[in-house]
Amino acid sequence: MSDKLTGAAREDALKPLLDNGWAVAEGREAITKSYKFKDFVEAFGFMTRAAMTAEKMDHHPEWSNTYNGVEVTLTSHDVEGLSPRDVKLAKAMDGFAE
Ligand SMILES: C[C@H](O)[C@H](O)[C@H]1CNC2=NC(N)=NC(=O)C2=N1
Repeated sequence: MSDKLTGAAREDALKPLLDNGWAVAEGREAITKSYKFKDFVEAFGFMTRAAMTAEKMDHHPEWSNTYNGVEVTLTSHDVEGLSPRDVKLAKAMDGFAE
């Protein structure tokens, strides 16, 4: 069964993320966030922790890093949209960035 988020469930799930710096991507079913850290070591530490969680979840981000910045896009390829896995990974990433 598809776990694609739609309708009110999608709105409810996204609300806390949109209040915390995430945005719905332009023209695609995805969420994005730009993180800024003190320096490259902090940024890469964040990516390392997020990568371990992503691998455990078998749910992987699209991302890029430039010095102290990390640009993240989350989507669920298997449902061609957003799923609770994106929400879970987004919240974990926000926790690692604190
Ligand atoms: C075979 C493997 O489980 C799948 O390809 C996983 C891997 N990581 C994934 N990551 C994301 N973001 N979406 C997926 O649908 C997905 N599928």
